[in-house]
Amino acid sequence: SFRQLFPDEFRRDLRKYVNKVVSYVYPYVEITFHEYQVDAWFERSKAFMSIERYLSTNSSGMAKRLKANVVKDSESIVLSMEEYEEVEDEFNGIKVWWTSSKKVPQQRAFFSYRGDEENRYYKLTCRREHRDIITNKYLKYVLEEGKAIAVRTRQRKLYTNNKSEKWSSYRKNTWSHIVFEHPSTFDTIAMDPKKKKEILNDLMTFSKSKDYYKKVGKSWKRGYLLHGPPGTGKSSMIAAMANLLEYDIYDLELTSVKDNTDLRKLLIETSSKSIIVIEDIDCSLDLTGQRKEKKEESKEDKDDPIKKKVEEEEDKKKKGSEVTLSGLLNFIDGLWSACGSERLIVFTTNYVEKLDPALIRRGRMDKHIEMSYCCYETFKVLAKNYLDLESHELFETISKMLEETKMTPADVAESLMPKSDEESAEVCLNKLIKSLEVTKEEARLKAAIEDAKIKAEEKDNIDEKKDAKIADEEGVDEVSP
Ligand SMILES: Nc1ncnc2c1ncn2[C@@H]1O[C@H](COP(=O)(O)OP(=O)(O)OP(=O)(O)O)[C@@H](O)[C@H]1O
Ligand SMILES: [Mg+2]
Repeated sequence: SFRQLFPDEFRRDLRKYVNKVVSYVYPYVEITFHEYQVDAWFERSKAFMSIERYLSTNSSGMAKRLKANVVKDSESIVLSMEEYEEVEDEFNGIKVWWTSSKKVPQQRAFFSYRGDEENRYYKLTCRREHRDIITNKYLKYVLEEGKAIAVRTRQRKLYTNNKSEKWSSYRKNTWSHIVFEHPSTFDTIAMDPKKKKEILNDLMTFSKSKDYYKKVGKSWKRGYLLHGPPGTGKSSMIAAMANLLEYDIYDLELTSVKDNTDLRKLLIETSSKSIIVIEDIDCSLDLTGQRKEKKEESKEDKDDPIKKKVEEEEDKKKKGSEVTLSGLLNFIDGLWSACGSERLIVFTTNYVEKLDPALIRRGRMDKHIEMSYCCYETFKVLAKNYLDLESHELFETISKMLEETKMTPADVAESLMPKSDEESAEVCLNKLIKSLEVTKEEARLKAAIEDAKIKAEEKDNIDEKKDAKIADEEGVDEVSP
């Protein structure tokens, strides 16, 4: 055999010699990047993904055969080159070549989590003399660029903890999500421009203050309380915030959280750069602590097992969750809330005065934002958005009417929206005026009825007093001899 023919020493020399010749005639360096690394079971290599994204935007135009990958969970498509395709790239005038190929495993591991997937890899080839600049500078550039592309094309997500029945048996209390695509932005939100600017500044400052929060020893998060009547744009505002900062949204449904432990679990599973939203906080948590009272009724029904069962079920539904105020406070600013960073917590409510002061003190809810009925400034934004109108002779009338009438931006927007192609801006403005008149009249009637009620009550009171007085006098009569 080979070994017998040539002694060891000679073989070593031979290999050296061969290597030398090869490197002489093959003046290239090759670096490979595998999709999966040996020590990471199912996580795709970050470098591989960055390269994939980099190549997909920068050079896939040059490759002749492309492959479309739908990136898991994000529904965006990454075009990458087919296997065994080669593309050329240039960096500071230096040419490099990328090829993509795959290694089909000869022997499948007994425990293969990844199933049948082959191990794909990218191979970077450059000339030997450029080795340093390519490994130090070019690769760094590629990885960073890839990451930046990922951020740019990232699909944001809307999470909810509302469990679907189908999964609830074995996937309890986790988040499920869909792609978040709400069109609301700070341009489309109608409110007092000064207030809007203030909120915008607040958000931008927050998103840039990583170091500041660290310096003052606070975890990097901020609480907002949005309050106001229904239809004034609270939910739209949250969507606009998410769009501005490019955060994910976690829409927390408190009534389907079992207890405080559950709440903490959900919190731990949220990611950074996100908004945690609890809508209608006054409805989802019994803050007055009267929840326990319901239980002691109908003792006679105890014997009837069916009735009892039904009642229990109903009770459960009504009760919903055992999350307590202190549990919620802990969720907002307890020790666990510091896991993850760059987060907004937003509460919405229709009745700010119903909330426990502990819940909304500064530090928990740092900024209170009131969304209110439509004023003239709000109307102007809506007119611009819905009708492309900056001014109109009817604006003055509307301005006056808005001062006297409480109408939500949602209602104003509904009137302004053209219902057919023939409806001109002027028709829409007139529709709004009509609608304002109706609202005003309704408000007047309502007030009149309230007034009448109060008067009737007063009269009743007076009558009662009179009766009492008469009775008293009669009583006196009776007692006195
Ligand atoms: N300030 C606003 N600017 C722009 N559009 C608004 C505004 N307020 C309401 N709208 C419109 O009305 C609709 C309802 O508003 P939204 O859902 O944000 O109200 P909300 O305050 O969250 O109400 P609720 O208290 O009932 O949840 C939105 O789809 C939006 O088109
Ligand atoms: Mg809402």
